[in-house]
Amino acid sequence: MILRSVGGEFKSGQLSAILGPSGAGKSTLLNILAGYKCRNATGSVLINGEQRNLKQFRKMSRYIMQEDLIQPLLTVHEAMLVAANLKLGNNLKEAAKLNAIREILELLRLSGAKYTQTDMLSGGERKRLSIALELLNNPPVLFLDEPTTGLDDLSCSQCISLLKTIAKGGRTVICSIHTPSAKLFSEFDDVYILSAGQCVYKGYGPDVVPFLANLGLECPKHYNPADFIIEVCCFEYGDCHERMVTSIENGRITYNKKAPARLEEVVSDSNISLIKEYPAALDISDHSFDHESGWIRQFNILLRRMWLQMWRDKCYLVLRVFLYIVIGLVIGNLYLGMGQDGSKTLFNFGFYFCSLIFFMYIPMMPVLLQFPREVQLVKREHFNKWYRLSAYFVALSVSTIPLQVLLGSVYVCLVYTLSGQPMEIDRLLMFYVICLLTGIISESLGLLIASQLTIVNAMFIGPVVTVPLMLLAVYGFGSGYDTIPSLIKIAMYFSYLRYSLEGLIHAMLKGREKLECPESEQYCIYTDLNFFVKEMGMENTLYWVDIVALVGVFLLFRGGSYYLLRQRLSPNKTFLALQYIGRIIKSHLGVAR
Ligand SMILES: Nc1ncnc2c1ncn2[C@@H]1O[C@H](COP(=O)(O)OP(=O)(O)OP(=O)(O)O)[C@@H](O)[C@H]1O
Repeated sequence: MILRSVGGEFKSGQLSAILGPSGAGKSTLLNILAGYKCRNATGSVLINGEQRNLKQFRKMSRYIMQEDLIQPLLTVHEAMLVAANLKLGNNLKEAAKLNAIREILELLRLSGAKYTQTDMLSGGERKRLSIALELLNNPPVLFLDEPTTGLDDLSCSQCISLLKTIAKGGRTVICSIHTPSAKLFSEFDDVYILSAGQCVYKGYGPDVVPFLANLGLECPKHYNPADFIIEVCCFEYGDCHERMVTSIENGRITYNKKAPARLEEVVSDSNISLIKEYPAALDISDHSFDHESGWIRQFNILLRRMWLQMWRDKCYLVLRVFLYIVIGLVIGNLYLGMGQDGSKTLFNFGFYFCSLIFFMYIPMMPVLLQFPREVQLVKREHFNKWYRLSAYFVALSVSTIPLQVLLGSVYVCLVYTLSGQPMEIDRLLMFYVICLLTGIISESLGLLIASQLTIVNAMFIGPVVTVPLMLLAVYGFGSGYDTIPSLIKIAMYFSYLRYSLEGLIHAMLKGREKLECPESEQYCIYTDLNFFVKEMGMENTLYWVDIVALVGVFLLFRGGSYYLLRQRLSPNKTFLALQYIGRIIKSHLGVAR
């Protein structure tokens, strides 16, 4: 039990802070209030006196999490423009959007860093950018988890006064915060102090001194009241926990010995129509707070963002091109001219398999490394209603295709000519299609694995999964298909590499004329390629069947990755049950997270 029967209210027009010692349950409470993680919570959350409809509420609230998860390789202005295009849709003209961006960047003092790439921003700037991104469609309710962590005193105070300005515009702003300075503490209109999962104080910050005095706890002169109450919560002045909880009714009443009049003035219902101050360009009282741009537009914007990020990551791009060329040259030279050599048919078979291994690992490894981090970003953006997951996923799937097609053709051209494969256009195309399909299936397999795991686990599981796929692809070669046990035959249907290999063998060897045996060789066993295909147990295969099977595996893996990603962001009951079972197994086996 993390939170124990806490109650209370947060009002619009106020900057409210949730305070407490580490582990008191601040983030947990914020997660529940924002609707981010509230599955195991019981009780009720009311909005303007009515039961919260989480779906509706999520449309009008935004949650800025503790980790500054910001899309890399974009400038501040570009990041804002993407957010504006996604969140403001077609309702606003381009000029109005730019104006809104300018206003927000000015307010958050980010105008100077407008053209700085997000990865280069300072900690404070990143934090402010996370706030700026969520302010774009003027949300009436804003949650922030420890927005001042990692900031210096000046930045902290600037951040809090900024939040206060935002709240003054009629919004409900709730943030969790670690021991603030006395000055900051007095800035909050309302503080909610948690200790061991219960509320020990709710009211105007400085009023905590008379509140504690009433309980017989005198705050020493020149002492920060925030520090004092945290020390009280940590039992440094004896056990007053129950008395504090009881006197404030676990947060249900607000202590207001001398609540300043200005507070009473702004206190009102969380009514959207109150948003009239800032930003002028975004007076959106008739705003739906749902996805503003349509699916196609979201897809377009996300695709352009992905391509821009890909283009900006020059080092990785150059490395990839270099890798395809170098590996292409190495493999091509290792199997130099073997495609036409009757004594090297088995080597040539090795070349096909080697090319498939290349197309299995090279597209999959970057996905295993990058996607787990990307999932965290998607989680934040999707939770804050930037776009539909399907639009993101389709954009992601499309974004990698041009590079795969381009680099794949560079590799294929190099190895095909160097290894002396038959110069027939249909065979070349068939070879290329199989390689390309293997590449995009491997990428899908990477997504499938990485959508659920951390980077370390994904990097471990990925290669482990591929080993049986490779073994099953070549199992029984040489001894004939009929000798393979039926169980293994069934297992072989699950290896997409098997279909790829069958397709390649069919495309490159079937129907070809006998090869010549070089004079240096006494005897060449496989000059008849059709005989070799028979020996491999592939005489009855059809190229188009392999292609259909590969397309099927691709759809299965992509569909599976999309499903798993969706479950990661908002799990259904089956998935929750599986997670629960997983947790039990982990805790009973003592497996570390
Ligand atoms: N999923 C979980 N499973 C088990 N315990 C959890 C889980 N999430 C949080 N806790 C525990 O609940 C307590 C409150 O966690 P929470 O993150 O809300 O604290 P916090 O007040 O935000 O702390 P901090 O200020 O250090 O971030 C902690 O003791 C934490 O270990």
